[in-house]
Amino acid sequence: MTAENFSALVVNKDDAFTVKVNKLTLEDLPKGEVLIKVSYSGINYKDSLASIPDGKIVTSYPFVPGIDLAGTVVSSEDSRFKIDDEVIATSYEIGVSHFGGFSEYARIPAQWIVPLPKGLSLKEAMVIGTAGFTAALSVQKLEENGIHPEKGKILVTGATGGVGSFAVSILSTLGYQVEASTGKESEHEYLQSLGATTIVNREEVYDGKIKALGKQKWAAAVDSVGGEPLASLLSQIQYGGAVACSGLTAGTQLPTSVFPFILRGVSLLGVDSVYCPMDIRLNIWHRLATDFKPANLNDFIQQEVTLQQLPDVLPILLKGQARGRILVAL
Ligand SMILES: CCC(=O)SCCNC(=O)CCNC(=O)[C@H](O)C(C)(C)COP(=O)(O)OP(=O)(O)OC[C@H]1O[C@@H](n2cnc3c(N)ncnc32)[C@H](O)[C@@H]1OP(=O)(O)O
Ligand SMILES: NC(=O)c1ccc[n+]([C@@H]2O[C@H](COP(=O)([O-])OP(=O)(O)OC[C@H]3O[C@@H](n4cnc5c(N)ncnc54)[C@H](O)[C@@H]3O)[C@@H](O)[C@H]2O)c1
Repeated sequence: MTAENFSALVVNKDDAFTVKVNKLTLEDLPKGEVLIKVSYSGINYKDSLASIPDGKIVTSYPFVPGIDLAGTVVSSEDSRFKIDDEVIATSYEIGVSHFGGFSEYARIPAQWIVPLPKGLSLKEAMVIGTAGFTAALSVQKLEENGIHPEKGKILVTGATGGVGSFAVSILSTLGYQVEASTGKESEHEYLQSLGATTIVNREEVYDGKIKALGKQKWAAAVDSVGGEPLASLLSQIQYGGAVACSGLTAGTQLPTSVFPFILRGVSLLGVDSVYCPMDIRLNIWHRLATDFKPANLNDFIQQEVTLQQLPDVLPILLKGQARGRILVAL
């Protein structure tokens, strides 16, 4: 592989929808000040959506998905970055309308790039990826809204997924009692190893009925599932509690009522990693390298795959079969 002729995963929508590894040249890459030799990427739910015809993520074809990448600067027209700097680039338009991380090279605007923080390797940064970043942002939002370990148990939904696994681990590292909700009987040991204090089945959160108000079970929740489970857990949050909402794996509609908000003062906190401002972004990556950093990041790796394996593994997240993170080594 050379910069003149390198491999990338290309999704295309001609007569048929295709997802395959192609050869690209630097001329194929979009505009940007910094050329990066990509070392690692990872798979997020959004990347799996980008690899199906009706995923509503990719804005034009042919396209290279991958919302996350970490690598080494090859050339830079911006004084903030120089050759051989190790960097992370996630979110913004990357993997949506700007060619992303499922590629041996990426050209990225300097204002979207984060210097690799001390305390993380490129590989560790991509084990964390947008999923871990979103979990960290969710926990920080709860802190900012007065949630601390003495308040009581914190629920994490979709606990075995990328966002969920990191939420369990970060909350446990900070001394919270974590109740992990999962539909996967086989993954209880995994969740305990990440620091879950207790594990509940999905039905404990949502049994098919959404009450206006239910028993007050949790001080707060990190939710990446959305839909009816989110509506149901909102009615079971303690007085003055908060819920950080980041995802939609169970659906986009939120059939709740005003009661948790007006009778219990519950706060629903929106979490967006994509356009998260750079000052907050730098601080979150710093925390992920220090007080939020899990003891053993290898525990989160479900699988390490190559570009060639991506067409087969991308659907795993859409089937709800994720356990932690799938790392992509370039
Ligand atoms: C890592 C982060 C994640 O995983 S987030 C999960 C993945 N995201 C999704 O599944 C969202 C995909 N988008 C959609 O389904 C649609 O665009 C939704 C949000 C339903 C809106 O559809 P529709 O009512 O047809 O309007 P539209 O597409 O014309 O957009 C309306 C305005 O909203 C904006 N918008 C759209 N998508 C995003 C986005 N992802 N982030 C921020 N803004 C978004 C559009 O630009 C548009 O605004 P404007 O009119 O251009 O000012
Ligand atoms: N807001 C943001 O900035 C942001 C950032 C990252 C991810 N997300 C969103 O968060 C969600 C999770 O992303 P991820 O990368 O962790 O995905 P993932 O596939 O790794 O994890 C999803 C988890 O949800 C579980 N799940 C699926 N359907 C469910 C249901 N009906 N009820 C309960 N649990 C269910 C799965 O078993 C899995 O554990 C996605 O919707 C993604 O789009 C948002």
